[in-house]
Amino acid sequence: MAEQAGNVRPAVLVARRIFAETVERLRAHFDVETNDADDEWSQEELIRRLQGKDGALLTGTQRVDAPLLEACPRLRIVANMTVGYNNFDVAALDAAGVVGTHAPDVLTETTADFGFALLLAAARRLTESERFLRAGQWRRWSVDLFAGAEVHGTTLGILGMGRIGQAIARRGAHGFGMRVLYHNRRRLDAATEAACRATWVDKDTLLRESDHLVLVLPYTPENHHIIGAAELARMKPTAVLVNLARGGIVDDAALAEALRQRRIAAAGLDVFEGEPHVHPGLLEVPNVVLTPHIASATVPTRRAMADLAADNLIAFLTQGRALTPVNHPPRRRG
Ligand SMILES: O=CC(=O)O
Repeated sequence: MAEQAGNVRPAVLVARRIFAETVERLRAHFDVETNDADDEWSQEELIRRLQGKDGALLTGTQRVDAPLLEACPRLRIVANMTVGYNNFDVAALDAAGVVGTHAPDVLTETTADFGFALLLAAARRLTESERFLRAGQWRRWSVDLFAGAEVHGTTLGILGMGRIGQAIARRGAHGFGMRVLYHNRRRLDAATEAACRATWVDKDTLLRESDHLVLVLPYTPENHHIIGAAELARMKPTAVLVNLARGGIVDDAALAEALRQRRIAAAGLDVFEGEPHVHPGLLEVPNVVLTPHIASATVPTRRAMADLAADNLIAFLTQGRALTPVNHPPRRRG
């Protein structure tokens, strides 16, 4: 192992393929093992690769739980390059004295852009009409050909009003002249509400009054299936649902059925229960736009996310202070 100023250099695992420049930055400080084949390792393989590692750069899909932490006694920091961190058992991190970090802020605006892309695509039947054209079925102009739902001037509902929810609210209010309603456990302060031109309502009102409902809340056990058959039944039959948050927030089977029966008009989904598996019922209905978890996927934003994870590893392992931690373990390892 290489030496730095008489000390052993920390060792870091990068669990999936990321940008070469980010790996180079890590190599300036650490011994780095990468996964250039971009394999999705089993938990056993991940644990094997983490032996002797002080830190790991993760992509939000690797589970970090008590058995892993117990099996990797040298590990001191796990750095997600995603903002979501439902792959971490935070109580287990605290108990093991391991710091977890995530990547907030750097993806907010890009993800909000994509939220609107999905909303517009679902409301205006973009992919459905493109499939029709590509299949050679377009014969003539018709007055109601792929007539969809209006977007400007309608009511935008946001469930989960964190950074991304607020960025979507600003786009809706200022860009599309929408009335913005939101529901969040904690109400925003008055200045933030005014900047977003957003009004807090209870969840039931949000479901009943939204023309377009965007989900941007974190996945937690309490949020599991927060949108299921009962909630879908309360929405307008003309409503559009967008899930940018996490699989498991929506009961995908219930949503497929609601879309099939046209109990809501359309949906735009970037995340799925058990992804990359997609509920077969969703693949069968035309009135849903489906994308493979790419809301933050622009090159500059994915670079910024990987760089923030690397910066967390560098700051923590060289100076003892993580930049964007999700926990503050009472007693730290190492
Ligand atoms: O899903 C993406 C993220 O959490 O950053």
